[in-house]
Amino acid sequence: KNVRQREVSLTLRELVDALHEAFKTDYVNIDDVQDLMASYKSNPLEWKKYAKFDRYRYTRNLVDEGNGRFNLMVLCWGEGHGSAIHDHANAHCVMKILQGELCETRYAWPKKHNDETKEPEELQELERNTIGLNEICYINGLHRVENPSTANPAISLHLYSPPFSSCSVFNKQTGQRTSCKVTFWSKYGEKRNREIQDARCPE
Ligand SMILES: O=C(O)CCSS
Ligand SMILES: [Fe+2]
Repeated sequence: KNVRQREVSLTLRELVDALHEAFKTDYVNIDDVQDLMASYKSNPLEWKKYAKFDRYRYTRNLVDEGNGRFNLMVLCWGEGHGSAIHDHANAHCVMKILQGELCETRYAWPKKHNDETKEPEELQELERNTIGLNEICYINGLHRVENPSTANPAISLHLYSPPFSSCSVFNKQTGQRTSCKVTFWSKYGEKRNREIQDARCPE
């Protein structure tokens, strides 16, 4: 997608302010939002306070609750970490790579996905692409996102609108759909009590 690149890069603070502006009314131009996300040039000094990793799975770290109309969050993917196949609760999702790269695999919606009694049906893979530093991708369908690297972590910035606290995850083989609550590992860059605990415990 050839998004319009701004001449001057925004700081993360300016990006958040510009997103608040873009979401000021109920009508949002999602192309403008993508342009804003694309024009932010990743600066670790600005987002490192949100970049908290877990050894076993990717983390979701809330940056801003966007006057209720969007959530902006930093996701941290250790080597080989990946998401389940999931939808986005009918929300817009714009993902931007802040560090490393992520591989995205898109799937077709299973037929009659609301019919619980339907026959098991394997999800059909549509396309797979790798997103690199500062690149963005837009989705509001089904996909799986993974950190393909066995040596490097990956960090991404996600905007969801409208915000959601649960989404659906899908079994690849059967197409079966289950609801899944999504939570935050941290909010606004605060230290988690465990982190403070670690900081306090003697070397
Ligand atoms: O946990 C989530 O929000 C899905 C990450 S891939 S868009
Ligand atoms: Fe996703």
